[in-house]
Amino acid sequence: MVQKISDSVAARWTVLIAVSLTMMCGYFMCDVMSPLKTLLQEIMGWDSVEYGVFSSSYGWLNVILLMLIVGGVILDKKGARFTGVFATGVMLIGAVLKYYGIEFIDPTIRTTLPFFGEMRLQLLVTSLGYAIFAFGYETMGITATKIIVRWFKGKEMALALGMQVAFARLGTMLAMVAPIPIYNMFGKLSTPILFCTVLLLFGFAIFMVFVVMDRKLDKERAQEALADDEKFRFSDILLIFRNRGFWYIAMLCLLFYAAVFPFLKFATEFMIIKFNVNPEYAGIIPGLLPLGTLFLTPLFGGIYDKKGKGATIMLIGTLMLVGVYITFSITGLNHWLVAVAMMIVLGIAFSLVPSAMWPSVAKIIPMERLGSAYALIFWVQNIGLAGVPLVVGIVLDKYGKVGDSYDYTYPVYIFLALCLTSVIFALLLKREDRVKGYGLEKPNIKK
Ligand SMILES: C[C@H](NC(=O)[C@@H](N)CCCCN)C(=O)O
Repeated sequence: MVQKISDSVAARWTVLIAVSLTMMCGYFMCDVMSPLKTLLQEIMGWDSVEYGVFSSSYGWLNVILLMLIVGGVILDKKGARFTGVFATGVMLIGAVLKYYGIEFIDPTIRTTLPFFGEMRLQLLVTSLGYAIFAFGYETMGITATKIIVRWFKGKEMALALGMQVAFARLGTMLAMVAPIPIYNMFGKLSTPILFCTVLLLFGFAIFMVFVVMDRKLDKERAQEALADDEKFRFSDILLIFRNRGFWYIAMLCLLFYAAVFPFLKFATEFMIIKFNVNPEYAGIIPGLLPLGTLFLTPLFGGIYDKKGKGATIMLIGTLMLVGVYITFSITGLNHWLVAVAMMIVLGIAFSLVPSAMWPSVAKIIPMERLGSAYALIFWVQNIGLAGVPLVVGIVLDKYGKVGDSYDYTYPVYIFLALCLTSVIFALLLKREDRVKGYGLEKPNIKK
């Protein structure tokens, strides 16, 4: 008897690796500028507000123009193969524009824009590139998540989502650790971006492996007349909006991620200023965060698959993050070992919450609305990812300037406030699960 592709362990893990590698390249590009903040200041003259504007351009298309939601609708209407190819192409266009901005535009040229006023042309072009990249990247993110749920539902779903997040963290870790050595080797700020762009091309090629396999799965499902179940209707969005569990998880996502990814954008400089780490190695300590999550996210995902306790796992993760920022806020604690220890705790927290969060969405929202549901959650999350770096940049510039350096006290309070609020939503979600019986505390693997 010929084995069905939907039952083949090798097939679904091949799909997972192909999609995860594509995402990993995206994550590398997403944060490649973070360790370069101080150099951007020294070489191009960007101040903290300009760096904040660049970081917040992440949300120009996704949040303000609602493109991320458009991406989710495209996914549910056109399917994962089309959307994945489209999104990866968009990421590439954005990456090239970002590279062009840093490599070819003179940082002293200024331009005037209707709402923004006067700004550096280089900042504008680079930010536009980043905004376009972010649209492709986030659309690819929801596509990857939906692909994995489609291939793994009822099987090792949380483990698989955890593995995908692990690959993603590998990309973030590369982004923390590699740019400064690449810059030192070539002496140009644009070379790390070029490096990522070439990797993205590789990611585009590897995605084609998924395209071929998914076509086979579609044929098999069409024979079993399952395909029609997965048709999307616009009214589905309203149904998602009415779901309270969905909003709790979306708010938890917004607050928790806003306390982690935007922090990483400033973490290298924070290590230098608060913990007196040598600038040469300062990227290594934040790089420990993704390193830990690399192994722990699949581990916790596996635990969720077999033992359940998804809502509890998310609550523990948010509480640990609170502990980290309380420690960062204590003035006298500035030995580099404290920074290392806190990065490890942050890594555990940042493994716990995503390992339980993403599979839990699939328990609250049915499959045919999942693309739109992930898109809406990512949209809410993007408000924080785009807004918090801008707020932190402004706060640093206005209240944190100490000569040529910065005092990070207020930014740490901002991050602490975000994760304290995330604890409230983790508690609300746990209660809602008890009331509605979503099964967040139950294992994912069906016996
Ligand atoms: C899987 C999840 N992805 C996201 O949350 C995306 N919206 C990307 C955010 C990454 C920003 N650098 C995750 O990474 O845990």
